[in-house]
Amino acid sequence: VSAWSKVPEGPPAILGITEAFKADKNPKKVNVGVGAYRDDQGKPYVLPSVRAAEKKIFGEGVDKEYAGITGVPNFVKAAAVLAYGNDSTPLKENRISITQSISGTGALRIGGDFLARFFPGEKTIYIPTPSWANHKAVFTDSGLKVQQYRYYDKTKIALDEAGMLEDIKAAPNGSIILLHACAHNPTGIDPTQAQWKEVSKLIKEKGHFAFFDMAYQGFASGDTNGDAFAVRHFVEEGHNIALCQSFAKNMGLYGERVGAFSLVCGSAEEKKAVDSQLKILIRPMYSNPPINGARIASQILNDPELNKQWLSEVKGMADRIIVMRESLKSELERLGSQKDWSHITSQIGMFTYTGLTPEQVDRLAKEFSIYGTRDGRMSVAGMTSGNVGYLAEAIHKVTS
Ligand SMILES: Cc1[nH+]cc(COP(=O)(O)O)c(CN[C@@H](CCC(=O)O)C(=O)O)c1O
Repeated sequence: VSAWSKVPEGPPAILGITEAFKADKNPKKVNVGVGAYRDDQGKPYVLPSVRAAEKKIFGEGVDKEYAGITGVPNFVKAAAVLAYGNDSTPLKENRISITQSISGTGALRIGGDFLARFFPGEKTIYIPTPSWANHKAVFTDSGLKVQQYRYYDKTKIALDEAGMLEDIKAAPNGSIILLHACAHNPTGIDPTQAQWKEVSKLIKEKGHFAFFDMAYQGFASGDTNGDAFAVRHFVEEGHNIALCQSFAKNMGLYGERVGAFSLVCGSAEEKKAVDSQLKILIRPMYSNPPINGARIASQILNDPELNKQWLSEVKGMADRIIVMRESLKSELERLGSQKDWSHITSQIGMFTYTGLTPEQVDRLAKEFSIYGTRDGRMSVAGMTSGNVGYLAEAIHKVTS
């Protein structure tokens, strides 16, 4: 036997749904599993602004040199402006420490590791119930303790605001609270602006630390400023937040792994110290990040023409998703479903949390070749004008 004879076989990751979908021979099969945008033909979508940015980059005959540890400078600067806004005070006061990351997952991991090393309070992070499937593992591997706060009201298929506030209040003062900035995954249910203000007030009273995951800025409502409301409100209220950004969805740069991690510090001096410690943390992790995707994102964020084009494309993706939500709901009503499907259109972002039971989800796969996660989450991006009628029929059948 080899040294690895004791390695136990672990459970498959959620990406197993795509394998089952690919193996299915049914021509009517539908994949509403993985959270990746598809156009109305069900095809992956490379934004034309990304293609244009690529042409400009390769036209310039760029080099292949290492980026610095914190990545492509023009990218990270522009990523900060996109998130915090042009007139952000901490940005003007040069007290936001930011580094490029290996997409959103990499930003979460850098943040988790940094907090495990330096967070002065309880090294316990509270994540919503439910949350993105990978959050718990990322923070556990960072060395943080992971607890949960109530977020989703199953009976009303809505935000459990009271439960959320109670649990955040019950956490020991100075705990870390993970917040999805917009387009909550998997529920698609976001706090209203008024509810965000309540959460901010409570977190401030408790001396908690707000850790934002913003994986869908612009992709949720089609408006990058609107989607950054929570982040900017917390900063305006004086929270020195941590922020994880992903450009996987809003720029369709999934496999390019483009993201950023930032920390709002108390002063420019604090930022200098944090910058140095982020570099010390990243250097032995992967030394420096990939340059290609960051150069594309930098072109799009910094070139006014490309930026305008990108904003219309990201709005186009958001709008198509909103149309699909409306189609699914009205198809279900047309089929005579007696259930209340209003959550399908009130939810926002990539996913709808349908409220289907795991058994009903299993039936969709077995009887209709429709593949979604067993928690009832469906990627609305996987829906098209061609398959939404079939999807509605199947959902109606398994829920009647
Ligand atoms: C909330 C959230 N945070 C971070 C990420 C990480 O994204 P990235 O920038 O690629 O590292 C994702 C992707 N989640 C969708 C993509 C597939 C995946 O799980 O990964 C998903 O839930 O389907 C999120 O939904």
